[in-house]
Amino acid sequence: MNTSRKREHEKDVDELEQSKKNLKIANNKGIHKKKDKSKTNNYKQIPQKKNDNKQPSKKLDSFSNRKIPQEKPDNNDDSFKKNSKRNITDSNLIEFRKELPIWQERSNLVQALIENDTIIIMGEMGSGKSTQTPQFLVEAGLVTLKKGIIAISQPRRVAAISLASRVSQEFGTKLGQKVGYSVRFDDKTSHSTLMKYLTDGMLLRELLSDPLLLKYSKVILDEAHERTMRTDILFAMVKKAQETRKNSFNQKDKKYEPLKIIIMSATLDATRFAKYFNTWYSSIILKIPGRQFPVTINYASEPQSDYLDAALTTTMQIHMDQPKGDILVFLPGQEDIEILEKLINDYGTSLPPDKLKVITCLLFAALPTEQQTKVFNFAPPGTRKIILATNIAETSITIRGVRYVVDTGKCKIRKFNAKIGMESLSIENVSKNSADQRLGRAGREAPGICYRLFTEDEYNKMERNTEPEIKRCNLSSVILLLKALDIDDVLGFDYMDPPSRTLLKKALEHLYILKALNNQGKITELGKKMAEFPLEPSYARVLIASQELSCTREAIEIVSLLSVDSIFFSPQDQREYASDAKKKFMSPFGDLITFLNVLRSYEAQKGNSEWCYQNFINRRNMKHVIDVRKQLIQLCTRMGIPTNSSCGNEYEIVLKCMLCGFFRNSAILQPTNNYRTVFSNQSVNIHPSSTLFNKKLEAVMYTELVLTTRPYMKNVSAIQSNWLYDTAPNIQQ
Ligand SMILES: Nc1ncnc2c1ncn2[C@@H]1O[C@H](COP(=O)(O)OP(=O)(O)OP(=O)(O)O)[C@@H](O)[C@H]1O
Repeated sequence: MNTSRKREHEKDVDELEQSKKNLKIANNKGIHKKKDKSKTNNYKQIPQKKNDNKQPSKKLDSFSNRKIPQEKPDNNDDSFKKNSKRNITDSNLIEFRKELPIWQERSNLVQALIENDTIIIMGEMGSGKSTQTPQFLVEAGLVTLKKGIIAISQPRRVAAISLASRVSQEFGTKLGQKVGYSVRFDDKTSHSTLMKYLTDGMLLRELLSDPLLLKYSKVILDEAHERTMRTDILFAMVKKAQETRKNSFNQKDKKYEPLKIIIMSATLDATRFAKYFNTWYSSIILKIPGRQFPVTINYASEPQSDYLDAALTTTMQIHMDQPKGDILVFLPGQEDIEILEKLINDYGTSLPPDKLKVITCLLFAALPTEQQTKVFNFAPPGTRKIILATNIAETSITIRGVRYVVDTGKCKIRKFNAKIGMESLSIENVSKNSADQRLGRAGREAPGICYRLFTEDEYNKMERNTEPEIKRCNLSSVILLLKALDIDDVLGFDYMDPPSRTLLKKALEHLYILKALNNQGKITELGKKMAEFPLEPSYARVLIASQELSCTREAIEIVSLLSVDSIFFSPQDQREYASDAKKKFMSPFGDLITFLNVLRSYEAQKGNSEWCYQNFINRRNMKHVIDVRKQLIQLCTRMGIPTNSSCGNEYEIVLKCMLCGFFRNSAILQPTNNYRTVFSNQSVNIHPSSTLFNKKLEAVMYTELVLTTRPYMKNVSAIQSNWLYDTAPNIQQ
């Protein structure tokens, strides 16, 4: 690594020096001792069952014999002719497509969709389902501009973008023409787009303006096993659109084109899905074998007490001992990724000259899209790429060149305790399905090796699936969306797995407090406006209120600043220095205004890395804040909210505006000198990381409540109790 880049790293990422000490790389696992193979074999080798290239199986199960009208391929359609004549730039790609297992099944697949309203494709990893299915349907003339295009929903934006790029290449057209994508704040589609990859959130938003999804003739719900909250709602909404289209007529009294649904995954419980989708119509299941190259699994021979230490040791051992091939390391979150990045880069500087250089690439949800997509760039000659990723790299994506996967077996799980309104994000073991998806990333183009940093026994004890989000997360945003879609009975909604009543009640109560719902539970005009924002309802409420209070600029900036974990670094061994540095920015109004002060100084310093380093500011996160701010300014402009401000430095106004969204998150100081939340009357404390820690203030507002040793309020601001009774309700009317 050259010195300027190394310096960049040293300054960008803090906590790292400390963590290096914390990690204390055990000598017997030391990377430089690897030469003596007998000593370094921490893993027992368990060869994976090899793919025996057997022929793809035929349709396996049919769940209904009921005959329904069949769709005919429209071979006269213009786009079919154009498609068959399209200019394929790379003939190798055609050959490649033909070798994918799903290619053998393409006529079965097309036929199954002609005969059925809903089909389920259980395509093993690498079978080609995400890239090929839409192309088969276009090539068969079932998807045309006239009949309706195809939507392929993905739980993650990086997958939507990379799949669209790959398919446009295979299809021989420029990205955004026949094949496009749509993710939050980024749309690459055109009037000629036939295959549209989009996130589940974007497809849900489209339902707001097009409840029958009339633009589409086919909808693929990909990676259905992930069971994100949005995918679960989509299941029901797409099913409802299908039914309505079947039974209704358009203005010219003609039947609507049928909407065909395809559910896809490598690992889902197909019978359960078929039953859910089979309520009104027939469903069929197609099983497609995978085209995975063999992946050898190495389990840890004993449980690892420090997964980060184990990840570092294993990654560097692979680098020292294994032939060429990039390494993909799965970690639970951004913090671990940044720590490991620094450690690996440090080791990289002391590698023997005959070894490949290492370069690190990061992949986590909060990273801007341009940076996320950098992981797909090839490693320059003479280097080995090490990708440090969260579970967002787990499904759907192919990172070319990856031959080794290192799996810590951990992920961050968000849970919402509805009784006390507290959200927690804890590091937990992944499910068996996740672990299997992770190993699959090593065998996409050639045989690979997966190093599991957990024992086989630990694997056997893992849950088969992760609990669906809808059963454990805050439901406010999806309930608001359902209400905006005219679904009033959210308790009786057709959920695949119904959430608990407590979760539902909490979401309804929250939306009522925000005045998004009236006292009959009906959506208000304000609620409809809030639903148009692709943001959590509290944030949407703040941005709407900011127009009235003329503080939109500040509101946007605070919302952007809250979009990252933290804008500060606070290394354990330099806590005192870090907190001294923070004092410069401190505002008596508390954390939110302190964050604003940091942003102002950061911009005055033009994001100077030396300045960030000296002031313990996380430069990467600040760049993200600037990016989100830009997107929110565009969003507000689109929504007709002027983004200038005239509140000057009147921070009381800014905090009153924040209170419109975080009204529920307020606490009052008690005569006993502790705080109690206004809504749940719960005893809470100011988090030690807050600038208001240990302060006794009449009333406070927070944006997060977390439970560690005690319930702590984070991102705390000083407010006045009369604001709660006077100001906030007035603004909400
Ligand atoms: N962006 C890409 N670059 C290069 N090759 C790719 C890319 N995307 C897919 N491929 C190739 O196409 C094959 C099939 O990919 P596809 O995503 O369609 O499979 P899948 O069945 O959906 O797999 P999974 O369930 O694991 O996501 C991959 O194994 C890989 O070899």
